[in-house]
Amino acid sequence: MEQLVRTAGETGLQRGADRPVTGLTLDSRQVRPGDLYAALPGQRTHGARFAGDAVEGGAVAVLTDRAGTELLGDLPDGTGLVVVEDARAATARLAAVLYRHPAERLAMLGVTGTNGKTTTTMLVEAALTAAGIPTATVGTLGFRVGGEVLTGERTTVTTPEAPDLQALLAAVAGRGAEAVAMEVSSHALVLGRTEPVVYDVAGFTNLGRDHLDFHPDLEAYFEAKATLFTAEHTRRAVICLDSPAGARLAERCRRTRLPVVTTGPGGDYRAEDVRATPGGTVFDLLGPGGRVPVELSLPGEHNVSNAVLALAMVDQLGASGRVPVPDLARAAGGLARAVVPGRMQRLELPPGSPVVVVDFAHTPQAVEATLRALRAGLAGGHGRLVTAFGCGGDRDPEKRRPMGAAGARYADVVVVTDDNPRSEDPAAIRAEVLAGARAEAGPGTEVLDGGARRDALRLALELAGPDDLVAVLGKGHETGQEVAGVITPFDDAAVLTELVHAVHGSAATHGTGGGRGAATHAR
Ligand SMILES: CC(=O)N[C@H]1[C@@H](OP(=O)(O)OP(=O)(O)OC[C@H]2O[C@@H](n3ccc(=O)[nH]c3=O)[C@H](O)[C@@H]2O)O[C@H](CO)[C@@H](O)[C@@H]1O[C@H](C)C(=O)N[C@@H](C)C(=O)N[C@H](CCC(=O)O)C(=O)O
Ligand SMILES: Nc1ncnc2c1ncn2[C@@H]1O[C@H](COP(=O)(O)OP(=O)(O)OP(=O)(O)O)[C@@H](O)[C@H]1O
Ligand SMILES: N[C@H](CCC[C@H](N)C(=O)O)C(=O)O
Repeated sequence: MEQLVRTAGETGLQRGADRPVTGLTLDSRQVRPGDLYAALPGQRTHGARFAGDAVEGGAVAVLTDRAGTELLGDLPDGTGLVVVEDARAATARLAAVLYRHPAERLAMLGVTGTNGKTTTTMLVEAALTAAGIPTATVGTLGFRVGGEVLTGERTTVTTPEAPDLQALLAAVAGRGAEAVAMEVSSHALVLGRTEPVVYDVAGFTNLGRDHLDFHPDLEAYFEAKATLFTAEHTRRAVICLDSPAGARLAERCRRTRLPVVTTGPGGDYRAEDVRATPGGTVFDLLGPGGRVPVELSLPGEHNVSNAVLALAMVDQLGASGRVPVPDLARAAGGLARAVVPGRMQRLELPPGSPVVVVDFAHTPQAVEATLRALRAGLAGGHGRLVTAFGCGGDRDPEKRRPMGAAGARYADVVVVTDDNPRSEDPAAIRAEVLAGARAEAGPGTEVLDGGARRDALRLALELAGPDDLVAVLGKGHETGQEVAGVITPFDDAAVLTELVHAVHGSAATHGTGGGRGAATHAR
């Protein structure tokens, strides 16, 4: 233990442990024998209150801060104790040492931004894999290596806490991964979950409205994202110019002399000749190395933005010399088969059913981007767009009205329903979304309160004819719904498939439909 603490550069060792430290956790409920328990201050409580439980569960040592020492209680003799100024940062450093700095053995690509992190990460993986570089992904969809989901290593968050992340990186390095494409959430950046990883390439998608329950304001949210684009955290930056925050961030990188390239209109990498196809989109990527034709398995302009960002990140990784990426055209070939579960997922349904799409849009910008793309693809322009969505509880309430408004701007019928209400009153959340939708709705737009999710999905299907399109947003790949602290199974794709059968009267199979644009099924 002494060596671990010393190697991590910590000086607060108060008492050694009489048994070796073999693991690290910050949750007493997940302690395994031999762990060091990091007792951290949180938003609700201080982890030091659970140090006794942790030791009972097998923890051999405790790390905490000064406030924690007041709450620890008596620890049994032989329990190690480290007291530091910033216990969260120290935990991250200890985790990296314990797992022998796995990030240094991997090419690390990190993606941040309000929307598009998962998609961009999956596209980076698809491109690197096509270029012959075994790549793992970390993010909202879990941890994957070689296309396989690593079970037992999943958390519910997008970016895992430092001990889980370091353990995971060690595991994927051990399985032969050479690169990791990962989502870096703003929560993770504020809470130091990815410390002390230095990315080879960091990508920025966009900044929109979200998470202002956690960050004090939009400026603080921007600054949280911006920390990734400093020499301390990345060697190179790739910034998408879609949102105004992109230009601001790129300018800051130039000022601080961080190597940076931009993507999107007017950027160093951009798409030209963009055309929608039945299976997704084709376009030419124009970059410093010339023109590369790209076939993308996903529809929508926003996914073109994600694809350009992903390919620019891969190209920049090649330019860094960290991992050879000899041929960008070969890497781009991977995008034709990329699958992103729960994003623009078109269900395979029998003839006579409306087209039904499941998507994970849960911000105003995402609702807008998705519905705009779907509207453009409506059958011969004469079908109607019916959408059903709500907003999660215990999350930024200020996004509810703008999400409702975005729905009313692009759809003909908006059925407002429950997402994950969590501890909040579902009807009260719906009322806010409805208010936003009704304020925006034009004379031809219907706005309805669909109530509980299953009822609302049924209503949306009942309102749609064979030429119409039903877009169910917000839960994408999720397989459960959290109401009043209880999670019950709920999978939009499965429920919709079952309801189509009931409503439109013919058998439907649940699975892929939209050719290469659709995912196999939601997790
Ligand atoms: C804001 C946030 O990230 N909170 C996370 C954080 O909570 P906290 O620090 O406030 O913890 P707390 O409840 O006060 O407890 C303090 C400490 O005591 C420990 N404890 C607590 C109880 C106990 O019995 N035993 C125990 O050891 C906790 O592990 C914690 O370290 O630590 C908890 C334990 O690890 C997490 O469960 C909790 O994340 C919750 C699940 C969460 O919902 N996080 C979301 C908001 C999140 O991180 N989202 C981002 C963004 C996604 C996106 O981009 O859309 C993500 O990366 O997923
Ligand atoms: N570049 C983009 N611009 C706007 N909206 C986007 C973009 N990319 C994806 N979206 C929308 O956002 C939704 C979520 O996409 P994705 O999962 O890739 O983002 P994310 O940033 O990982 O989200 P989260 O971290 O909250 O899970 C998609 O289903 C789509 O509706
Ligand atoms: N990572 C996002 C996902 C939101 C998904 C949506 N279904 C909801 O529950 O609000 C969050 O935790 O805010």
